Amino acid sequence: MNDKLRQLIDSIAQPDGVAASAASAHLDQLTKPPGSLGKLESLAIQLAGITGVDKPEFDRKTVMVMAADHGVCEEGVSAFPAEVTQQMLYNMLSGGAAINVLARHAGADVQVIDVGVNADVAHPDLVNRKVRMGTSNIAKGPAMLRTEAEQAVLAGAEAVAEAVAEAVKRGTRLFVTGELGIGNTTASAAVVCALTGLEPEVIVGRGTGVDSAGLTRKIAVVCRALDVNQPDANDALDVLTKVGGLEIAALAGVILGAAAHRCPVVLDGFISGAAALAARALAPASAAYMLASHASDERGHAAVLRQLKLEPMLQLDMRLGEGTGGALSLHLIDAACRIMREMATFADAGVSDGQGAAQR
Ligand SMILES: Cc1cc2ncn([C@H]3O[C@H](COP(=O)(O)O)[C@@H](O)[C@H]3O)c2cc1C
Ligand SMILES: O=C(O)c1cccnc1
Repeated sequence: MNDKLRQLIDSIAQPDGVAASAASAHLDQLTKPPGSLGKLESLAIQLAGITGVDKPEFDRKTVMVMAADHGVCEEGVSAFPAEVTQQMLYNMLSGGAAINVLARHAGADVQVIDVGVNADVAHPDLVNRKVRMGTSNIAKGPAMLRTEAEQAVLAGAEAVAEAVAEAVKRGTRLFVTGELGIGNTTASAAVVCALTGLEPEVIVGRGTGVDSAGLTRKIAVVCRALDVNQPDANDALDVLTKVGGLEIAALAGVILGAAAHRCPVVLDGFISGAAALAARALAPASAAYMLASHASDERGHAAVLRQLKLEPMLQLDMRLGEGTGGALSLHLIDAACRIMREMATFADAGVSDGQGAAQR
């Protein structure tokens, strides 16, 4: 493995148990029955453990949108043509995509990074980390070279490192995984099946909305990709190389980079879930830094979350990607942080505490 990638993986530490315990103790002193804020409380405790700060505050939140194209589009696996990736990229850079609206609404920035779009896209706000012009068709052979998969993972991790360095003066960062890439639900399904051994029939979904014939074709394409490439389930880089995508690899890098910097990383939907499985396989310690924002409507997402042992915060029947579910969940994360900082304790407010009240 590439030395830089090895160093990145080795630099991921366990969360801070002391800060998590302090957060838990503080929650029990607030003017409410113990545990009564439910998952908001476990969220606050996890965020304290991740950051090492009892009462964290995320004044910089960034949606990292990784964009790339997929050679497998020539198999007719998407309801939309491949050129929509670049068209949507311009839309996103102009602030008109769903993620721009939801990120603005949540007070987050959107960083758009080209790791493999099949065109020379130039825009002052686009970060160019292009590894190659899209992947090759996974139904016929490997998506990319192993060195390219490593380069894409590192591009994601380095984008996080740069954002963290820039934020030093301005407070703690939190990252949301986002993506853009027509055809990427097919590559993500192949990655999930290769890493988990689950069958394509239970993982492949309709993506942008293919009809029943399209779904049957998509399942056959994923079966062929696994058959032709024989990815090694015990080698996540091999899986990304053979059946993955450049943005999926880069998102695995975003997750590893966030974990290495003790930043929470909020997972969006199915594509982010595939990247998270790859990140966890590369660095098991990264799992503690992941939060699942929502349950996507894409067929395989529930199975991915079960594999990751994560419970989604929201269930809104969304199936868009871009980081949209992740952005919406930021409202809950901010709420959990404010509870920690702003609620009065029993002592502060002169409220009698429960005699032996326990968490139910
Ligand atoms: C207009 C438009 C905007 C999108 N924004 C995200 N996606 C999402 O859909 C694509 C994956 O679905 P599939 O595998 O079926 O192609 C990715 O671009 C993903 O980000 C979009 C798709 C479209 C059409
Ligand atoms: O769950 C997702 O992230 C998703 C689903 C369909 C299409 N694009 C993204």
